[in-house]
Amino acid sequence: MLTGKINRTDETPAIVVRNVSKEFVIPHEKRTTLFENIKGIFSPPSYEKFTALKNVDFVVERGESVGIIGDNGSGKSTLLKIIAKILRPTTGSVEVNGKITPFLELGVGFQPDLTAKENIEVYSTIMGISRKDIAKNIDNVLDFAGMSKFRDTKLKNFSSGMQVRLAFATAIQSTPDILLVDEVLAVGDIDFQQKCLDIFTNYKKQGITMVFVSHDLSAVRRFCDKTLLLKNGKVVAFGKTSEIIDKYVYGAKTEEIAPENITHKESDAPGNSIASGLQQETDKKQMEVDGRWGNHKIVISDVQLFDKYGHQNNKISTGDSLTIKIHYTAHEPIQEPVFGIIISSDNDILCYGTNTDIEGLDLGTVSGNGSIDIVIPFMPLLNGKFYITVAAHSKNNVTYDWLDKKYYFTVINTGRKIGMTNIKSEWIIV
Ligand SMILES: Nc1ncnc2c1ncn2[C@@H]1O[C@H](COP(=O)(O)OP(=O)(O)OP(=O)(O)O)[C@@H](O)[C@H]1O
Repeated sequence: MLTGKINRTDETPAIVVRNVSKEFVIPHEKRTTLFENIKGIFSPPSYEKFTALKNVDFVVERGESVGIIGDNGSGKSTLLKIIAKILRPTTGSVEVNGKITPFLELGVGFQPDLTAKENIEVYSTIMGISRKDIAKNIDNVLDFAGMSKFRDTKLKNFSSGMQVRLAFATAIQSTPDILLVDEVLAVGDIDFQQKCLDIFTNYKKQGITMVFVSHDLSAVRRFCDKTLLLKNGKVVAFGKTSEIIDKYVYGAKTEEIAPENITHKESDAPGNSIASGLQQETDKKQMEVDGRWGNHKIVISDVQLFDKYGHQNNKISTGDSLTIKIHYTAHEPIQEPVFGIIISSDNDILCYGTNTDIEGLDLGTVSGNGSIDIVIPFMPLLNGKFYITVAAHSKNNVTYDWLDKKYYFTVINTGRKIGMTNIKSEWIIV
């Protein structure tokens, strides 16, 4: 829908955020009834202040695409709203040089009792588009939103995702100067997301300045020259996107991974199907306590996970290495024990299992304390939370210790491939 390259000769930065802090005032109680209001005369209302942003300082140069990433509640949307002038900073200042188009809270202003077509007309009029152009664009907008057949359907009959799609399609009719985008990719199916990404690519080619809040790190990696990492309202880092994503994934404080800290209830566990065939039933019935069983001649005392930097961490990027260190105590000399792991997904799909016997490793006789590492040099899993089962057993399957899905790690997809796992493939042009 957009043509032509924006002519930029001005060297002034597009956005200058200087020392911005934002405090929200949260009342402790809400007075709704007359009685509560009369009572309130004698007890003044109490408030709590919450600092959502603290001394945020950065500059977006013209034509740059800047990502804002961080955990939930870190202040990303608040910062974007302050840049868009929807919210005022408590202290500090924001200077914007250019016409800003915020793709935030898309669809605010849409009327539930108007049809899709009527809403496009109203929204486009507010955006300052001429009647002639609106009439010319309507089919394109509906087509982009994938809603051509709902032209005369009232908005209230659409899902919230459909409404955002319609609003996005309507909003991209005018050429932005500085574009602020908040999580628009979170709505819509893969086709719609792809269309949005194509639009952003087009904007980028035209030199439009973009600030892009997203939890989708692969989209941030693809579009953003620079990225700002927020944590608890403060800037942790600002710089080259790949370095900041690495900082986000690996720089955060290591999560606790001890079994007792895992909020994975036994009732949630989908049973021990993966154990069947690998586990002696009688042994299991006798010994099973809270997802753990075995005769404990060898006890698995701890399991630690290490990232590519050698830091204890259970959060890694896809494609990076993960080392699982199994600490054990053999209470008597045990000949040729076998150590194994099973990795299963959050929804109990068995992803991978191996053990020292399968790998042809003879451990000889073990006794006392020891540890063994399994190194995954290239994590092929793409995204999600994965549980690890760790076991020590004999070659003929007498279980010494079995910890069923007691540990977990999270893989963050920072690339562009989709699905559960990265299947090695190559394209050949024939
Ligand atoms: N109007 C408000 N009044 C009080 N607190 C607010 C208000 N708006 C946001 N907050 C709080 O400020 C903090 C930052 O919120 P914000 O929405 O900016 O975070 P975010 O990083 O965008 O989170 P998410 O990734 O979940 O969208 C949160 O703790 C939120 O509860």
